[in-house]
Amino acid sequence: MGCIYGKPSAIEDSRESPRERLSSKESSDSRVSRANGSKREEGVWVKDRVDGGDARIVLIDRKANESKRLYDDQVEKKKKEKPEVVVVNYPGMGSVPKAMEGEQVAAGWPSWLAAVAGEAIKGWVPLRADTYEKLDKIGQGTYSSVYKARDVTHGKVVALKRVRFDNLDPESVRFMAREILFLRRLDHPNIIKLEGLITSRMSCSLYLVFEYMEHDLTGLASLPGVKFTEPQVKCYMQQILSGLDHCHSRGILHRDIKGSNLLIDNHGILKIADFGLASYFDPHHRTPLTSRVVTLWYRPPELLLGATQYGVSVDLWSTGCILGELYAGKPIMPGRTEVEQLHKIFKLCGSPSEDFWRKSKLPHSTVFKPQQPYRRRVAETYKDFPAAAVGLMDTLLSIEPGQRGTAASALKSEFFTTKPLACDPSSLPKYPPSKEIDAKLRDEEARRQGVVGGRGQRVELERKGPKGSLGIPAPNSNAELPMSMQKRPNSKARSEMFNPHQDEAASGFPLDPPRYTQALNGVSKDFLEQRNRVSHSGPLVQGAAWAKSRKKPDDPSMAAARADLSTLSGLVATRTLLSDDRREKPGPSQPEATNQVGRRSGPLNDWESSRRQDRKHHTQRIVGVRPMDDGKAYSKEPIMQAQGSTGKKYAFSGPLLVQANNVDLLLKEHDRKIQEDDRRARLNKARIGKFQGPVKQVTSKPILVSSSGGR
Ligand SMILES: Nc1ncnc2c1ncn2[C@@H]1O[C@H](COP(=O)(O)OP(=O)(O)OP(=O)(O)O)[C@@H](O)[C@H]1O
Repeated sequence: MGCIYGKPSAIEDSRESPRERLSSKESSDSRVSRANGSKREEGVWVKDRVDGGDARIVLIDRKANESKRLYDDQVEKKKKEKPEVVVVNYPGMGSVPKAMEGEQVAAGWPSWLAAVAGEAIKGWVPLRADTYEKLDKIGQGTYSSVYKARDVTHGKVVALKRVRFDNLDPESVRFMAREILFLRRLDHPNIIKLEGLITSRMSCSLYLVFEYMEHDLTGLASLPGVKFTEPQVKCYMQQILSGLDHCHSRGILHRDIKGSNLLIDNHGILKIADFGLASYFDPHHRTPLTSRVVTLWYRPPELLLGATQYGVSVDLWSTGCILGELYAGKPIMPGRTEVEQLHKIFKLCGSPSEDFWRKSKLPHSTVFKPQQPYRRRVAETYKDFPAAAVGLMDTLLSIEPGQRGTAASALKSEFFTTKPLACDPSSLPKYPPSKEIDAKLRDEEARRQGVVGGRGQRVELERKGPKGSLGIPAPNSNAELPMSMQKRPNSKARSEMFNPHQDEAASGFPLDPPRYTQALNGVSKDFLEQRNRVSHSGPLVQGAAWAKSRKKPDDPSMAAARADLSTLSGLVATRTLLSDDRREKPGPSQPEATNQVGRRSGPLNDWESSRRQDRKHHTQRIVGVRPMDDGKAYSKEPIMQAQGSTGKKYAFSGPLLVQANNVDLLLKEHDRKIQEDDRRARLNKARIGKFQGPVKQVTSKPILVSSSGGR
């Protein structure tokens, strides 16, 4: 019985590479496999040459480093016999045994899915597109379009998330399937439920069918006049933490907790959604994970400092930010760049202790360690908040990850045991539709009409008082992605692949332009105009209309915008951390500044996310990035160049690494430049206001400059 071994898939979870723990025999087979030009690239799967079936390599005994080749049913049996059995990368994204793959195709699954991600669809049959009637478009993510639809048989309203991927590319399919697997492993009232998948043997697209949720926390909080009471805040927090506790107890980190990923239904039930950035983790065997995850405003300091060994604490930090936001009515640390984000964190939470710097050995420590420590000011800053809330914030926003506790311990904290207690979800008020997308459209409409009372005005109010509305959409954790797509040499082919109209046609759904499509088209056009005209006006003077503008792949101004902050901040970094160890390498060369919600050129937000990188191996090809064992990407090139809108070449860099030794000076200078830019934006705004009426959220004079430093 011969086997073929290969290196781990680029999309596998970022656990230690199984190949490194396999025997030399296996390793040599791996070489054979490559020499044979085998397409099987996962280390955990082996092909049985006798019957053509696949089995996975399972680590039976960590101490003895003993691994065995087992079929899925054998794995289950083994796990029962020996609870300590560790399945490397389990659940793998590899194919199921050939026989099962055939069964899956016979059951109606497309072969491109069954062949590479059989695990994700195991035991399910595909749902048919004609069972659903599409109603409205309700969400637009980087990798998805979400629709409200009705199951015509039962009348049930559902959300259909059409995920974008390249069905001809196994890596892309596997990565997409990862989200499905996470969702299938989770089963909790505060986790979004995946009800099924729509596709067909002939289809090249896939829809995830979810229970329908009327609101998301960002959208809800953006509703004019909405202000949560303490029992309401507790009720939402309790649900977030319960959902997280479930994820963590199943070894899953969410890694993108933010308001727009917290969906709420009309009964007040909150559910954590969007597991596209999720990852498995093993608390006992810390294995390297990417640091380039979590949306900037919610990203913990250790990730900003480049940590690759982390656990539940990253989600707890984000939850602490949400708690603060629910009381403050606005994001508590809306940084525009990674540097600024870290600075905001230090200013609020204090800088890490000497002990922390010494022990943690985080990659960017030497660069970011302030000469003078920052004092912690959480209690002082939020002295108006209820004491128990500040207590919990203080824990969740601990600089040292280990001190953040767990979701379970947070649920037992005084915050939930002191009066007023959390209200019952069913007693929460019923709200009108309030998706982030609704807020965006409302805002856009107000902006277009120059109507007083639009979001721009509300935002102004928020600036004045601490108890304004939340609801400012956070930047995404993958803002540079569109840019990468734009730079792909084969971008035409790609955009054709992702052409929504083609996708629609291929999906089996009728081509009904949903109500929102037109509105969104309008928004998009305006986004482009805005971006070309605007504006570094900062998150608080931007409306929700910016929410997804960063996601437009074909906007050439994005390149300029991103390149610009490098110039602006004077923080053009050179990648210096390309170590050779098997830790995950820093992300691919990336724009210094990314396009982000409500900012001129946005934070250095994630190029990041493993998900995005993994899915976008196309990007890797372009910038010479190779996948790591754990599926993340790194670049051998210290700097990449891209063409800006002016045709000028911009140098982009990876994680923010600066040559300065004095981080205080650096941060000050950075802040000064951002403030200066804000001032200019305001001046422009005032000037334009004289001509165009009183309510304008954006400036119309372009202040983006090229990297030649024309500011
Ligand atoms: N089950 C659901 N019910 C109602 N709306 C939903 C549902 N799932 C997602 N949405 C809406 O669609 C939006 C995008 O969904 P999601 O975040 O899962 O996609 P994504 O492509 O991963 O987005 P992102 O780029 O923000 O990560 C959400 O912000 C939400 O408003």
